[in-house]
Amino acid sequence: MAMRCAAKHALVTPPLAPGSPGALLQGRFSPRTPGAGPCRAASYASSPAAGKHLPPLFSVAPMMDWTDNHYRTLARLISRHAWLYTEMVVAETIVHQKDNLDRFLAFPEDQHPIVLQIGGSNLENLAKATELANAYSYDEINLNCGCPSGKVAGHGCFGARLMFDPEFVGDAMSAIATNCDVPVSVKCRIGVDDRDSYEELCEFVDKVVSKSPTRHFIIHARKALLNGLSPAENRKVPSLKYEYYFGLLRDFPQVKFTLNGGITTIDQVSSSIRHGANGVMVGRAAYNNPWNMLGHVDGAIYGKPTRCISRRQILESYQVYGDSIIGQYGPSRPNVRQLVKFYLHFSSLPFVLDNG
Ligand SMILES: Cc1cc2nc3c(=O)[nH]c(=O)nc-3n(C[C@H](O)[C@H](O)[C@H](O)COP(=O)(O)O)c2cc1C
Repeated sequence: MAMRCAAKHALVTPPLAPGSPGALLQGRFSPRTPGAGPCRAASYASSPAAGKHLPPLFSVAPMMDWTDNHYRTLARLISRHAWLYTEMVVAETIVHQKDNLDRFLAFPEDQHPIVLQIGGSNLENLAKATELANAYSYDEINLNCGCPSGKVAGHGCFGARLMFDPEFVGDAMSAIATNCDVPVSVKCRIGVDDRDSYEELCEFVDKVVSKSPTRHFIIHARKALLNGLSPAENRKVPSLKYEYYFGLLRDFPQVKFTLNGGITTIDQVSSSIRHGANGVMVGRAAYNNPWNMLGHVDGAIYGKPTRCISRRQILESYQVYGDSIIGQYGPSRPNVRQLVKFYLHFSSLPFVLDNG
């Protein structure tokens, strides 16, 4: 396909509009549509999921051990429209556990819209895993091209390491798309090690788009360093370069890009969307402070403050989910601690919470 490769274009960095997320975006990107309204649902009108759900203007990032069924249940109680991502499930796990798939892939119906993230670097297993997962009716299948952990990008040769081989990622995405009925997407970094120029990022996107039906990328706006940094360090040491993200928006107008990395407030989410972002994905802040982040999504981002959570509903769901997870994992599991803290916080509130 004729994709306009951005490699030839220099980055333009005009100043931000007043009131824009200056601290967040450090005044380095080019606002594509300044002043655009908060809801850009029209951008996703061509997506097959568009009819069923509001577009992924806001999503909660895939987070291993954190965005499990329990956390997602909590998140869905707070926001009806946020897109939720699963933890990464490795393709080989799905293939080898095909008689035990519910354990890895089942989710309650009300978690839609929900995206399954898979990881792997074996084409056959990625294809088979997608075929098996297709029966679970996820709304999108996403391939992890951003995880820097030694087990994944080191021995496993997948995650962020895949960014070294755009050709393979194109083939993998084509195999994934062939084996499912929903849109496919890639979550990646802006680069890996010294393969970190804007031109190389464009080559990656260009190759994947030209070899597969992938039209949605989630861009974690920092590079991954595979030289010994821990995964946690890899989420804070490499600097955020939002200008790469806004460059992609400008240079690949037929592709949707979701911005990820370092976003901690709902104002930053709104501001990014006002400045042209197709969508924003939040990880740690949505987990560590679910109400502050997710509690405003339906109203502030979607303009549909339809969710209304009463103290009674929270307590009831705590009885259903809280007890069972504590029984299952014990109270030391971090997400359980977080969840319990959150429920207790709610249960002490003397009024009905209205997500408007
Ligand atoms: C505990 C934890 C686990 C993570 N696991 C995954 C994962 O399974 N797949 C993935 O693509 N990213 C994973 N990430 C990265 C997040 O999806 C996200 O890209 C990163 O945290 C940056 O976003 P933030 O600054 O909003 O947290 C993980 C992050 C954390 C904190």
